[in-house]
Amino acid sequence: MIKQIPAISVKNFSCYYDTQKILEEVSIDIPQNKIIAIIGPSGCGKSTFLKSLNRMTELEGEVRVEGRIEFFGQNIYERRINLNRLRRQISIIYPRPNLFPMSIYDNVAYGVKLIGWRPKAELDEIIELALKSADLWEEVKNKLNKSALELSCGQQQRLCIARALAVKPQVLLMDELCAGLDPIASRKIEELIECLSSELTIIFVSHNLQQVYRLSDFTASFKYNENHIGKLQEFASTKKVLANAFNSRNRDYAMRF
Ligand SMILES: Nc1ncnc2c1ncn2[C@@H]1O[C@H](COP(=O)(O)OP(=O)(O)OP(=O)(O)O)[C@@H](O)[C@H]1O
Repeated sequence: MIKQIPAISVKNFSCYYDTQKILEEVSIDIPQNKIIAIIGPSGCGKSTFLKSLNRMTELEGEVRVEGRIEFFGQNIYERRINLNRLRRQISIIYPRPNLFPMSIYDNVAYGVKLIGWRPKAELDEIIELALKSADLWEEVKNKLNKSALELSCGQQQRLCIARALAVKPQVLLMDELCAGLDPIASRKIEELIECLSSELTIIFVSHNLQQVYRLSDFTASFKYNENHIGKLQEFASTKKVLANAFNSRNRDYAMRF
């Protein structure tokens, strides 16, 4: 059997905001087309790790890194990397919908238009496909020109996913999956993620261990040390990581979620 190369390979990666070390020596190979959960106590660096995977951290502060993160073999921290392209290929969805105050159509079209001009019919097709893939088309097809901000919170979150999908990412990063959504809206997002994983690698941060169990193939469990620096504790199949988190030796750890 031919061994697939990982979608993302993290090698001895450390990250600092200013002089403060946030993450230390993280190494993980993230397989293609799988769903990966990131868990750990508050403040252990889960979001920082997620945002390091497409260099979003650099929009939030003075960042220094050590080690490498390779995306299909290329080090994303190389100087010549095209950051716009990287963030299209590895796209991030934030915990709260961050839509533009524009129409539903224009929100999805936004990133596509940045890449280059396309005939209207082609753009329409891309928008429809992205909205279908985000399981939103039926709900919005008759009001594409209405403001995106009129949608419910769950619909807005699926619109953010459609906007990301429109530029054909290979990896989707999701911070605090379903934060603030009711159980029905959350379930819809979970079903959507399951569907998308046949074509994409999906990495999400969650504090909800039942959701992690239901949804993910692998789990990266982070912890922090006595100096409050985040470290990878374990990366393995979700079943194995959650079993470890709940066994008596680690009950104290599991209680911290
Ligand atoms: N932009 C930033 N500038 C400086 N420090 C930051 C910045 N963002 C996060 N940190 C620090 O990095 C550490 C890890 O934060 P991060 O948000 O990654 O943790 P987390 O595990 O995702 O937490 P939570 O589960 O509470 O969301 C914290 O000590 C936080 O204060």
